[in-house]
Amino acid sequence: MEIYHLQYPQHITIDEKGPFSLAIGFFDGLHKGHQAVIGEALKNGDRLGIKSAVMTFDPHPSHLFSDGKNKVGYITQYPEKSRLIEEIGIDVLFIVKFDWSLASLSPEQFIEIFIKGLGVKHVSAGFDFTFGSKGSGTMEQMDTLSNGEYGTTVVGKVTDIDEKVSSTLIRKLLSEGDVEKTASLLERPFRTVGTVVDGEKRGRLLGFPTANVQHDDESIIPANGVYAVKFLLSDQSYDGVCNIGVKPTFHDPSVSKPSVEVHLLDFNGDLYGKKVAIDWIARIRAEKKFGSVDELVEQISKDKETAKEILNGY
Ligand SMILES: Cc1cc2nc3c(=O)[nH]c(=O)nc-3n(C[C@H](O)[C@H](O)[C@H](O)COP(=O)(O)O)c2cc1C
Ligand SMILES: Nc1ncnc2c1ncn2[C@@H]1O[C@H](COP(=O)(O)OP(=O)(O)O)[C@@H](O)[C@H]1O
Repeated sequence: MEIYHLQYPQHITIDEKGPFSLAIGFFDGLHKGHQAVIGEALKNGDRLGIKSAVMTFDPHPSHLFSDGKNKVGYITQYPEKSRLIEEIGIDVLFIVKFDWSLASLSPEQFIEIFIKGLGVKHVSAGFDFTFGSKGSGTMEQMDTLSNGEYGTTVVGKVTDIDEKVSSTLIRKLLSEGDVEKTASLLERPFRTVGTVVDGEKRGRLLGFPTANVQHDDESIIPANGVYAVKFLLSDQSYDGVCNIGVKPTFHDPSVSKPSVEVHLLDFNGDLYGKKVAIDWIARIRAEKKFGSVDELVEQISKDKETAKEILNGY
């Protein structure tokens, strides 16, 4: 997959101008709804015998507006996002910088530069996609302003038991620790990527060494609690049990920053500095403060058994 980083007005041209069948949207999470939109771009690309492309924006608009006070956390960050788009079979990815210059373009200017200007011959987007200054451009306008230069496909609401599948719904489910429902909306487990860093060196003393995974601050993680997970290291996948939290047994919960730590069920080795990923499979319980270290150790043994049973079928 070819990747172009575009920024208005400095970088808005590409080596080979289309023709493209384009899916456009922010696509945070690449959930079922996003997959339907991107699927349309693929289908129309095949039908027209042209390359398929995705256009997405960076950062998320909420990082620009209201001085970033209502920033949303990312469900899927680059480069994981590009990897997933490539896996779907898309030929070209445009990552457009979302800054004030871009956000100030009128819908007409946006179309001239980023649709017609790139040689797009078909545009697919969700029914509620908006573009141009203050999000004033709609897909109806996208169609009207084409003047026959490109076709459009609007994908209707994708639902899951009557609820609109959306990035907002997924952020809410993750904040409740519902990784199972999240996986059903993503059609894959929710994934956190990061690096194994030093912890407090207490895990090995308890008999449960835990790899402390540091993730990007702008990515969201599930609610504090204990989870059955798949731990990915290079091309290998290991079963694990993970605690996200502040370890209230040892710390004052109001002053600690949550850590993500995975105990691998069948592993012995050094993981420090390794780039890893965690696939969240099921929530086991909430994190709690134990009266003694022995009680905590007993509970972690039980969590390990629970995780083993859950992961048995995966
Ligand atoms: C499966 C699992 C469950 C855990 N549950 C709790 C918990 O409920 N309360 C708590 O205070 N700490 C909990 N912990 C965190 C341990 O206290 C932690 O692993 C230990 O302090 C080691 O930390 P370190 O890796 O930074 O040395 C849990 C850890 C694991 C692996
Ligand atoms: N089964 C295992 N699960 C997780 N980490 C393990 C395991 N076996 C060995 N390790 C290693 O031990 C480290 C964790 O030990 P721990 O005492 O919890 O130290 P820290 O507090 O630095 O995380 C991991 O980062 C990894 O390098």
